[in-house]
Amino acid sequence: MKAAIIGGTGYGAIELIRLIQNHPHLEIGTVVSNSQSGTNFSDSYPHLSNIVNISLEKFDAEEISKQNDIVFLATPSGVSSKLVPELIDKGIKVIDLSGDFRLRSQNEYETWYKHTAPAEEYLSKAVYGLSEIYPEKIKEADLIANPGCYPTATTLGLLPILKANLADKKSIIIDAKSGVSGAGRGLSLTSHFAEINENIKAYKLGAHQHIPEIEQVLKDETGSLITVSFSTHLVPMNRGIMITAYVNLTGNISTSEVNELYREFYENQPFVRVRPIGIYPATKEVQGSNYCDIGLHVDPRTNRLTIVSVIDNLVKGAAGQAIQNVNIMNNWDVTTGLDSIPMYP
Ligand SMILES: NC(=O)C1=CN([C@@H]2O[C@H](COP(=O)(O)OP(=O)(O)OC[C@H]3O[C@@H](n4cnc5c(N)ncnc54)[C@H](OP(=O)(O)O)[C@@H]3O)[C@@H](O)[C@H]2O)C=CC1
Ligand SMILES: CC(=O)N[C@@H](CCC(=O)OP(=O)(O)O)C(=O)O
Repeated sequence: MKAAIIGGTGYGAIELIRLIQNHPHLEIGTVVSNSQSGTNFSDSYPHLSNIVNISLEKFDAEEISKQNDIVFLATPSGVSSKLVPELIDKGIKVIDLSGDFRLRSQNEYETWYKHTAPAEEYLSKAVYGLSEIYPEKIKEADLIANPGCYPTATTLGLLPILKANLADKKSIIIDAKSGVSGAGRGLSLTSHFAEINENIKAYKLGAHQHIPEIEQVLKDETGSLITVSFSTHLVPMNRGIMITAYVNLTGNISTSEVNELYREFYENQPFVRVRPIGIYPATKEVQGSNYCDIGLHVDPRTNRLTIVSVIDNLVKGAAGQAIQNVNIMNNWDVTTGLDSIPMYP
């Protein structure tokens, strides 16, 4: 299958290129760049020299749908919503990496994203692509709203204990940290070297656009309205997300029982690895891979469960999960093209 990528010079697109090059059933078709059309891709990214020898093109929905079988949108929120209708109307399947089609409520989207919401007609076509939880819907989808990086790590970490009805739903706290590539390639004051190096910074407290996304998944999966305290921090590393979630338990359950519950929940999921008791995951242990690693600890003094969940924001948090969804849509083995070992150290 030929895959088109829009937003060609961004970090999400570059990660898609890396993964598609290693995928036995996918081939890079059109790569669209708003800012660099007409140039050779390896001029912008010399690490692709002699590997990806293509020229960057202008957006043309007609040509894209003629020449490709699937489209990945690696464009910012507010941009994807404008491109999706044209593409979907041409009959091509779309995987959108942005937040534009993740929230079902237009009002909620406008409140948190501060852009005009996508048209209801297209919003209602979108399937939320959390691969481990919604494979049946993903199989049938024409438009996938690929999940956000923080919501992927968070919901995979929280769902087993919530679905077992063992958690207090009113007091969940999520402490989240991300490397700087999570903010994309664009230049900004908050991500330049002197601001980020040797520094940790909290940002968007109570205002992060991933809060309603997390709450939407938790409500869909438990039937209860769950509000979370969600605090994001920028940390001085390139890749990686760690969320540490604190959950008050409603019954007496030990670390080993919780561990067993998580292992059973993810028994047939190759990309979620539940760590043995006492061994907690680190971002470097999933770097460059599609894994989400989860560590668990119950403190019997507080009857509180601590969940540590790590992903690579550009892989399981973006391009890797997008490819995982394409595998599901095509009935290919879910690990196809995604079996690379994490880069360590
Ligand atoms: N970085 C991450 O870890 C994650 C990112 N995401 C989401 O994935 C999407 C891509 O992210 P990422 O690659 O990191 O972002 P980048 O900022 O690195 O890249 C986005 C690219 O989109 C293109 N673009 C920017 N503005 C416009 C515009 N007005 N019209 C058309 N194209 C435009 C540009 O490429 P060009 O000029 O070549 O067209 C730009 O390089 C975003 O929606 C992001 O929120 C989701 C999960 C994780
Ligand atoms: C480190 C950093 O800045 N990360 C970004 C994640 C962006 C993202 O994935 O945004 P969408 O949900 O709009 O796709 C943030 O916190 O906003």
